[in-house]
Amino acid sequence: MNGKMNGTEGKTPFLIGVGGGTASGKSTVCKRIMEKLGQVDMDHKQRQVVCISQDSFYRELSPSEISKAEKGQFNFDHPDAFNESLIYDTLKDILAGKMVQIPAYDYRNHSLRKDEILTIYPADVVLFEGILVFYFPEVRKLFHMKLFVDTDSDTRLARRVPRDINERGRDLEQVLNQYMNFVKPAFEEFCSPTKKFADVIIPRGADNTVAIDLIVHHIWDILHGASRQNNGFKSIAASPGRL
Ligand SMILES: Nc1ncnc2c1ncn2[C@@H]1O[C@H](COP(=O)(O)OP(=O)(O)O)[C@@H](O)[C@H]1O
Ligand SMILES: Nc1ccn([C@@H]2O[C@H](COP(=O)(O)O)[C@@H](O)[C@H]2O)c(=O)n1
Repeated sequence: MNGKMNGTEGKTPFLIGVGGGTASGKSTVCKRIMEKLGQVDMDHKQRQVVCISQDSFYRELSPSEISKAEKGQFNFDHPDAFNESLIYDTLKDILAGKMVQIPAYDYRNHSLRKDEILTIYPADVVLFEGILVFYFPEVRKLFHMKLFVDTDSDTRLARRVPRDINERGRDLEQVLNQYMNFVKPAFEEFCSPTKKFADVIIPRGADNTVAIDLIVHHIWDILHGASRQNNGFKSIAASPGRL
């Protein structure tokens, strides 16, 4: 397959990193940004704003690590759980305007879904969201804009418990043990310190409509300004929608 699908191939997209703790609302914020840019109900080949999850870059686990993960004893919140070089290479390819293929992540089996591959066609705006998107210095340098979703820990835990039980196949004891043993300490050691690298901190996540509107306007201005100067960006919409 080639990437000549939506007229943007070869152009450098505007790459936005969206960091923040687990269940802070990173995916929801990305969805809101895409909605406001009028990009949600669009055919994926025509879409000019796409969102990728860092979870698609968890490294493959050995059989003994899988058995630890099944008991809630594997640390998925440590930087070593991710394939850093694959993240870097993939983002570099995206920035070079290449089409890339990214597997979905299966939280129930702690593995990548080789049967569910997301094809990312060259896009004007690429959102890359995850708990440690700003942790690796070489990856961090690639972003044109860095957002950090800052939602308080109690709210995040209150959202994570039902989500992990209902959507990720966990039971209450497993979720709480994993949270206390790995998620909370790793957030404090690895994720929270990356807030200082953010250009914009979004308190309360998707509830913060003012911050999201400002960010969407900024993205829109950049794309349109850049389009006028003809330096590689292509305009994405006639206007950023009703804000
Ligand atoms: N502002 C909000 N109010 C209520 N629930 C929310 C809000 N933002 C996110 N959620 C819910 O919290 C859970 C985690 O949100 P999500 O956006 O997936 O977080 P993250 O991507 O940071 O893990 C989801 O079930 C989502 O529906
Ligand atoms: N097999 C896995 C992989 C990851 N997790 C947890 O997911 C969290 C990151 O995803 P968010 O949507 O919450 O940002 C991270 O905190 C890991 O603990 C998991 O439980 N199992």
